Amino acid sequence: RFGARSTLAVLLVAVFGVGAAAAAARTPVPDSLAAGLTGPDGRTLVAHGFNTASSSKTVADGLPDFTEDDLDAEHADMGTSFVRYLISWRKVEPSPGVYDQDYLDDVAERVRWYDERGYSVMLDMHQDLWGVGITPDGQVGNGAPVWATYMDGLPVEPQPQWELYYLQPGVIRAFDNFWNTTGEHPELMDHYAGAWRAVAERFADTDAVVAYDLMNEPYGGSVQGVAFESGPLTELYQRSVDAIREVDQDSWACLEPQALGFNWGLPSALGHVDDPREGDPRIAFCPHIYPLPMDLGDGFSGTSRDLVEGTVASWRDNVLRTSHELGDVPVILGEFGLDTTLPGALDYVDLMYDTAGELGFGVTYWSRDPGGWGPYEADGTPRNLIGAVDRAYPVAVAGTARSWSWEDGVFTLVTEPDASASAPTELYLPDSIGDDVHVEGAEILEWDAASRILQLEAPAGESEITVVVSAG
Ligand SMILES: CN(C)c1ccc(C(=O)NC[C@H]2N[C@H](CO)[C@@H](O)[C@@H]2O)cc1
Repeated sequence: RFGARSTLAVLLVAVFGVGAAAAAARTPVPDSLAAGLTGPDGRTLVAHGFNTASSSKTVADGLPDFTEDDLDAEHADMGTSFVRYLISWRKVEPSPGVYDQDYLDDVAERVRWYDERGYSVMLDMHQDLWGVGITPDGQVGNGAPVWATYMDGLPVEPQPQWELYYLQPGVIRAFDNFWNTTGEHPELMDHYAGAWRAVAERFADTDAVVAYDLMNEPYGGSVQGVAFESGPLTELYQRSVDAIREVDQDSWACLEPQALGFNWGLPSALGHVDDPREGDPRIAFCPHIYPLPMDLGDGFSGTSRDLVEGTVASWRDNVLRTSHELGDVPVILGEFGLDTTLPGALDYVDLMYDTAGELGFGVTYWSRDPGGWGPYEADGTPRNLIGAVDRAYPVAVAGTARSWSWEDGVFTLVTEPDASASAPTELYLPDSIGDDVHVEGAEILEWDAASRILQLEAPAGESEITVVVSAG
């Protein structure tokens, strides 16, 4: 059971866990930390939804195996209102400087599905292991187009675990050429920023598209850590934001740290990215978390649970630190997930949603795909995850959303109301709270037990209020 990966896990967390424990008390949540993204009507949007979907990664049309009926089921079962929707550079720019509007039309059709149901969309320029071109079958990597894949003849040998492909010479070289570490391909990062410009130009006037996740789980190839994040990664983000702002002034740009390390509780050295838009910057920080000890085989139980909790504590402090360094920007936990058949799995899911609510982070679970990590079986049968994701949360807040909690059937929201907001605060309340609700700290404008949406009006003249909602 203790393979190389697990041994690494224990070493990392032992070093880290001790470090976290020895460190001063938990990093306090700065008052200035913005929670949630400002939506088109000025309210604060809190992401609650899924990654949709891994099934799109290597298929020819780049579209997820996902229908409107699937979305209706998700909305009815869990009240989600946000999606991290996977798109790919290979489909946006199938040849250098040529942008595929038919693909963007296909994406726009699915954005319409979400829009018609009141969802907000974050488009995720997804990659894993660089792109489909790293292996002849095109089934291992995803993201980058073949024309941008320069492995310079270096090998990519089959690996027993997908993550190990990141250590293959050909994959490292593909990334080194993209980041121009080799000095051979200064053009590729500009092509990437140009692809984002094309996407933003297509969706700039689509209010439902509120954010762009600039690169999924960036990897520096032969350059790692501080040199990568503070160097080429920050540079790529700056070029992409500048390109997006040529055509879209209002969508948020979501920045991810390098996955290697940060996903496991290590810190980030991501540098500041300027936003040239008029008014407040719209830059967010969108990390992932995948505690290595979870792979020890004991899930979230016993020693593994202790180690995972140590990872989450370190991760929490690292997120707050980087959010502050980026300008106290809002945070969306873009990915977390696990095999929900593992011992204690749903306790871990609760821990992550509780942590996110305490800190004012949005969450998109990995992933919407059917099977052992997701909410449904392949035949659509609901899975245990549904009960853990179907929880109360603030859908949109007329003001700032500082923190929230959902515990023992009671929902609590701490918010700084904005009386000038164009629409009221809206909460989602799961069936488990019942059809009648009791509210303290605000007035009920409307309660729709069918849609599970509660609209509230804050008392006038209060700088910060605490709203408590319980069964009526
Ligand atoms: C060695 N490197 C660079 C590495 C290792 C492991 C992951 C990972 O597990 N990622 C977690 C999940 N995220 C992707 C989709 O974004 C999923 O395929 C992974 O399960 C990422 C990078």
